[in-house]
Parts: sequence; structure tokens; C-alpha cells
Amino acid sequence: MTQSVGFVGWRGMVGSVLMQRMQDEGDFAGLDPVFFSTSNAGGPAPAFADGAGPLADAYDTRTLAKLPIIVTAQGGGYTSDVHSRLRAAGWDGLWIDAASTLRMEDDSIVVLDPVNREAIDTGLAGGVRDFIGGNCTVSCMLMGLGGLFRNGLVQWGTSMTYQAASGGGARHMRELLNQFGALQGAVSSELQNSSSAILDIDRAVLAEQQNPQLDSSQFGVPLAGSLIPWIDADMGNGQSKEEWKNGAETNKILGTTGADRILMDGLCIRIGAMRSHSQALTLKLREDLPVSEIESLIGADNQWVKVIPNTKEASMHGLTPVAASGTLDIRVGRIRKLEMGPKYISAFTVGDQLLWGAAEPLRRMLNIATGRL
Ligand SMILES: NC(=O)C1=CN([C@@H]2O[C@H](COP(=O)(O)OP(=O)(O)OC[C@H]3O[C@@H](n4cnc5c(N)ncnc54)[C@H](OP(=O)(O)O)[C@@H]3O)[C@@H](O)[C@H]2O)C=CC1
Ligand SMILES: N[C@@H](CC(=O)OP(=O)(O)O)C(=O)O
Repeated sequence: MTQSVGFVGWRGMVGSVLMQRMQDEGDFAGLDPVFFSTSNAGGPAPAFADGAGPLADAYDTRTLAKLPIIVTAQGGGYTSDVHSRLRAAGWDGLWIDAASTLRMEDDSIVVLDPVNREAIDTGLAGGVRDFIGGNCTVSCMLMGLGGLFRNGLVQWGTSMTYQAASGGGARHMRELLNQFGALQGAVSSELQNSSSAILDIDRAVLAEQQNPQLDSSQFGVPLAGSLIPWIDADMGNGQSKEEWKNGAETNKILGTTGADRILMDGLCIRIGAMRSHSQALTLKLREDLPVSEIESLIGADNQWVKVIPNTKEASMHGLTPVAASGTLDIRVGRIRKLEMGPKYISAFTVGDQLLWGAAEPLRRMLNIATGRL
């Protein structure tokens, strides 16, 4: 029997990665997809969806309400508007969403099935209807370090992030590349002359970075050759919303409350990587375990985690955004005991934030909901 599923936000950045993964995995077999648009209702369905009808209006709640499952990567504004109207009208289908809007609602589940499959199954059986993908850094961290978190070994942790431009969206990625191009252009003739003075080059690059004409309309400030030590809204207490999500979503996904709640905090930083988020963690463990056992626990947690030996060569080649991007690997390395004591360890994780950080948990949730995973 084919299952009707509505897709909203399928041509955006997260949506495109989701569509690609679904095609790669043959997920459209057995589905009767209905594609929606907020901007082009009546237009043609995507080329890969053989036989699908024209695009439906993504604000038409009557059409949406006929579907038992809606998958959306359209964004938080869309979710706030349409989800509430659908529910108010009595729609009780499954809503699978990339946006953060509904994540912390009591009646939603943040989906990351290699970590919380049991909660997802219990929720489905118990009538939960909203299944929301987690924040990208949180999902990548839990995929990488699930072997410690799920075994109750983490007392508290800090995560200092190095987040890629893609977290802001497609236009942010383009802006970063244009900025790199502008910086190179400002000194291209000097670079061709190997005896030109490096301090002159540096001065010219800085002048270009500080040039008000340099397009930084997406990030607000130049990112190329720099960084931005703040991501998402200001919580008003010195913490950014991206930093707040770490503790809030980690504990929601793990189901840890009260005395079991794990304290997680840190600083979230935007850097000039393209699509892989990295994070440097300090963890206080509940037990003094040998590093070899810690590595074994981490490596055995799921099929996507790859433990990178803590050597210079392996870290330089295997533990970078360049190595992780475009793959489902979550790479974890730099695991060692810190000087603070035998229960304090460091770790560094890197993973493609458009895959495990955004599209993959949604794709898998759809397969769980349709009984295919
Ligand atoms: N970016 C990320 O890394 C992550 C994002 N999320 C969440 O996912 C949601 C979607 O994010 P993201 O994919 O970055 O959003 P995008 O801005 O890439 O896409 C959102 C929508 O914009 C419309 N759009 C307008 N112009 C274009 C264009 N030129 N190309 C493609 N789409 C266009 C499309 O709607 P239409 O077809 O109807 O016109 C599209 O569905 C957000 O809620 C975000 O918070 C979650 C985790 C990570
Ligand atoms: N805020 C993330 C991307 C994102 O969309 O996160 P969230 O889904 O939690 O809003 C980043 O900028 O890297």
C-alpha cells in the first residue's frame, strides 16, 4: 500500500539534502508524495518525482489536512503559522519538521533515532504527533559521543563549537565564498610575486575585510579570514540561544531530568567552514575509565561514529570538515585525559551538519513512521 506524504520546503538547502538522501536510499518507493510550495503553487513537481502532480499551495490547510504525514524543512515562520492552524482544525497527522519552533513543546519528540529510538517508538504508540529534528550541533554531538552519554557516564560538559556557514543557509555559504574571493582579489598581483612583503599583503587583506563595500549582508560582519563568536538570538543572560539549545535539547533527547539532568554549556562560534560543524568538548565523567575503554564505548555506539586516533597525522587528515563533509561519518578524536584530573577528558567531533545535523534524522523518522525502519 502506498503512503501519502506531503513535502514542504523540499527545494531549500535542508530540503534538497533530504530529497537527495531519499533518492539515494530509494525512500520514494511506496510513497505517494505531494509537493508543496509557498511561492510557486501550480508549478511543476520536482523532476525526480516521476508522476507527482503540480505543486500545491503550502498555505492551503485543507489540502495539507488530507495527508496523514507532512514533512517540512520550510522554516520556523512557516511552522508557527501552518502547524497551529492545522492542529486547531483537528488535523491529527504526523508532523515531521526541521525547524526549532516545536522542539521544546511538551508534546513533541526531538528525533535522533540512533540515540532515542525507544522514546520515538513509545511516543508513536502513545499518540505523539510532532517529531522534530534537533539542533545540528546537538545532534552531531550526541551521534559522536552517544557511547558516553547513553551509558550515563557524563556528569557535565562544555562544548566549544566551530560552526560552518551552511548553518545560516544557502545565501550565507555564497557570501562566505564571495568574501574569500574578494580578499584574494585584493592581493592577487602581490601573491604572484613571491618576494612581495607579507605585511603589505596582510594590510591589504585587512583593509578589504574592513571595507564597507564588502558584502556581509547575511552574516552581518565579514566571516572570511575571521570568525563570529555569537550564533542565534540573545537569551538576555549572556548566553546565545544556540548555546542554550545544548543543555535543553541534549537532556530532552536523552530523557534526563531532575537529578539525572546533564549540565551542558559552552560557546558557539561561526567559522569559515562550508557544511561541517566541529566542536571541542571538555567532559567530566562519572568514572575514571582508561582512554582505550572510552574509545571503545564511543566507537561501538553506532555505525556512523568513527574514532580517530589521537595522533597529529590522523587528526590532521581525518578529523576535519574537509574529511567529514558529504559523508554520514561523525568523526571523534583528540580523546585524552586532561590535567584537571582522571575523570576529565577532551574530545573533538566533526560531522556534516546538513546530514546528521538536519536531513538524516527527518528521513529516518519518516521511515520509522511508515514502518520501514
Ligand atoms: N540550515 C541548516 O543547517 C539547518 C536548518 N534547519 C532548519 O531547517 C529549516 C530550513 O532551513 P534551510 O533549508 O536553510 O532554508 P532555505 O532558506 O534554504 O529554504 C527554505 C525555503 O526558502 C524558499 N526559497 C526561496 N528562494 C529559494 C531558492 N533560491 N532556492 C531554494 N529555496 C528557496 C523555498 O520555499 P518555496 O519552495 O516554498 O519557495 C525553501 O523551501 C529552518 O527552519 C532551519 O532552521 C535545521 C537544521 C539545520
Ligand atoms: N543555528 C544553526 C542551524 C540551525 O538551523 O539550527 P536550529 O535548527 O537549531 O535553528 C547554525 O547556525 O549552525
